[in-house]
Amino acid sequence: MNTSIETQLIDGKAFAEKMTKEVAAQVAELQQTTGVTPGLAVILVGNDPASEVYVRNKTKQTHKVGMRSFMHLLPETTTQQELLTLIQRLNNDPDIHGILVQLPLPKHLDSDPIIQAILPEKDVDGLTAYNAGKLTLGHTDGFIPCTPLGCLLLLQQELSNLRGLNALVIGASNLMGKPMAQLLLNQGCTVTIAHIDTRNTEELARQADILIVATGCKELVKGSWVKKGAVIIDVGINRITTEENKVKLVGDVAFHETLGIASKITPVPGGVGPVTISCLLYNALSAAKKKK
Ligand SMILES: Nc1nc(=O)c2c([nH]1)NC[C@@H]1CN(c3ccc(C(=O)N[C@@H](CCC(=O)O)C(=O)O)cc3)C=[N+]21
Repeated sequence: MNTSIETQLIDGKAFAEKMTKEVAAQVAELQQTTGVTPGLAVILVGNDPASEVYVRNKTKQTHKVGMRSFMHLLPETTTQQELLTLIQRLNNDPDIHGILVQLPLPKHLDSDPIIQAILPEKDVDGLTAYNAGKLTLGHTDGFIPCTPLGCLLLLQQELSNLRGLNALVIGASNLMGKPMAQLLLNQGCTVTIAHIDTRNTEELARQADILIVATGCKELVKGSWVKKGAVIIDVGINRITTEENKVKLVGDVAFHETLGIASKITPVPGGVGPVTISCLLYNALSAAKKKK
């Protein structure tokens, strides 16, 4: 029998608004009790239009919760040494509690040494070896990368217990896929990671109770890949031009094909994206609290 089920949308925007309000309240409380205002530095190199949108969004939200935002918009021609020098300066600046280097960096820059130069206690993106190691060891006092943290919080809201569920993470980046898999493992999921060289992704997907997709390939996951009743978290943000010449955002999942098959799915936009920013603010708040 091939009965269709009702697919619920996971409202990331509403979740993010609630979380952002909570962060704002805690920022106010921290200021009152300690006089400390959390400060977040964001570094953007070059002019990728999508990155500019995110960074502008981050600045707006940072101000909205009462934090200070220190924006560093650097030209495409910035050298490795200039970037390292800036990070040293931000590491030593007591007004700055969190540092985020927007990725990807232009090709002539070697991003790993730049990321690793960030002091672990200011690494609100959770990308230094120290914080990545903490996550791997199951420690809960390190910084967790914002997007995977947001995906986990959404999953926990939707499914009270993740223990024993089959989770497939498609995409194995340091920013998303790897920390996501680790978080799900820590929650008791049976975790599989599929990536560019995986031969049977489709078959693996059909066994997944939880499907998390972060590949940068628009609408890669088809309806036929989805197990009935699965929960889908779509991390992709791809800009396409429609037949009517309009720019539209689509995810890494063929959204409409999953309706009637998945039990829940995050839309794009309005799903994971807004929650990522709330998690960044949450991490910046934690960084400022630890300093006190
Ligand atoms: N070091 C680093 N850390 C990051 O966390 C990081 C990064 N680099 N590089 C790029 C990705 C992407 N990212 C997003 C943030 C907000 C939205 C967001 O607000 N999205 C809205 C609308 C987006 C739009 O209109 O373009 C939505 O999905 O509803 C999306 C994506 C953070 N990233």
